[in-house]
Amino acid sequence: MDTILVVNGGSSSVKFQVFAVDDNGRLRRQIKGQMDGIGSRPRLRATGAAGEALADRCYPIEAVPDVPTALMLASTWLRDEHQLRPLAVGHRVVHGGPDYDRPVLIDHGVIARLERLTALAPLHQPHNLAPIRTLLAKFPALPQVACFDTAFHRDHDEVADHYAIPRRLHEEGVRRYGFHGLSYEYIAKALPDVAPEIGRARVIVAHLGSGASMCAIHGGRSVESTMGFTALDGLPMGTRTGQIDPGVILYLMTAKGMSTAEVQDFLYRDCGLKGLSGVSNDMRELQNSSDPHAAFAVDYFVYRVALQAGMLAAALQGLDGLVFTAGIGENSVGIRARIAERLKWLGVSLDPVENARHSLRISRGDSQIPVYIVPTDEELMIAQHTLSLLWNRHSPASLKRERAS
Ligand SMILES: Nc1ncnc2c1ncn2[C@@H]1O[C@H](COP(=O)(O)OP(=O)(O)O)[C@@H](O)[C@H]1O
Ligand SMILES: CC(=O)OP(=O)(O)O
Ligand SMILES: [Mg+2]
Repeated sequence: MDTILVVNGGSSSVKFQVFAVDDNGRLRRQIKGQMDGIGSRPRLRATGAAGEALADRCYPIEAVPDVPTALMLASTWLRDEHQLRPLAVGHRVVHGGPDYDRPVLIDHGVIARLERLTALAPLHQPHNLAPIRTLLAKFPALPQVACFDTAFHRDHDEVADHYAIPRRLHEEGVRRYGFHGLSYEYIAKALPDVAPEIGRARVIVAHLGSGASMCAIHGGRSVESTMGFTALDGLPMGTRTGQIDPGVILYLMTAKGMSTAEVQDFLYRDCGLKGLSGVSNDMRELQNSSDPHAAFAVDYFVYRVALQAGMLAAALQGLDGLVFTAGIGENSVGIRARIAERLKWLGVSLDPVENARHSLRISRGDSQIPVYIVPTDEELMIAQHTLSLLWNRHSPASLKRERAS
């Protein structure tokens, strides 16, 4: 059976899927897995084509301290339990920089260009590139495709992508890219089918996970994102600050004598929900904690999501729909309810029963703004891009011949 393996390294999770490819280019999911809770409660789960459990293992926190360990454990599980020989591997690569506005077939030159962006995505880019490098060294003939979080945002109006800095810096790439684009692209494509009433309209999609951002989408295209040059901007995240006055960074360097590396580590790893609560970066742990600082971190998160939703509604010049997705957005009844409550003024009104059921449409029948939960599927988007890029270059038959040789 021909398969495509997809690898998605996030900030607190490693997700992977295996898709079977038939001769007509249709993809069928065979395996869906993830190691999440890295740094809090690591757990490897995988399901098969019919949703049956293939693995469910918990690990002590010190056994999976970081994303590379999670990648290693997930790939060992895949190798030992399923003797995969994929036709191609698709990877999520968080930063595509100014060079890449669409998926690309990987070679050494591509890797070198993407490596230069590591400082702009230190929590992701190294872990996205490490498995690519390993596979390229071991299986040089195996096609690998990089799919970028930044690509979906590339046709923003110019005014949305600038900072108020001299133009020459914009020209060299200091601009607002936006991230989580594979997730938003999946949702933009799915909406006309799953939520036709808002499918082509003005929609805010709230991708609330360990990394969190929101995207203003109109007619299926990204108009604005809460994230910018890096995935630090916008909403507070598990360990990242979100929007912060750059004056704070100057203060850390001048008054506190922090080095560039220390400031980078601080902003990416010690702040956000973790820094505010002193308890955890994981929303589940905060919601289960009786510590008042944990409650404050949750309050802050809700406040900032609602605040920035107002900004995106302004970018869209009005609002027709709201969509929740990703770990928190798909699973937390309480956070969704609290965000919706703060967006009442925009015409949002949740149905508490449908919200508690995690239904597809969770707003009241008479809510001015329909609200949906759409589980994201970045891996399916990556598999589709990988397959279409391959098929543009090779016929299915020639791919099979190459693989057999
Ligand atoms: N039932 C739940 N209630 C609240 N938060 C949840 C729930 N399930 C998952 N989450 C949160 O989702 C986040 C992880 O989301 P995810 O989209 O998988 O992140 P990433 O891809 O950035 O690693 C964590 O903060 C986790 O606590
Ligand atoms: C860009 C980003 O923040 O990704 P993730 O949510 O997977 O950490
Ligand atoms: Mg993610």
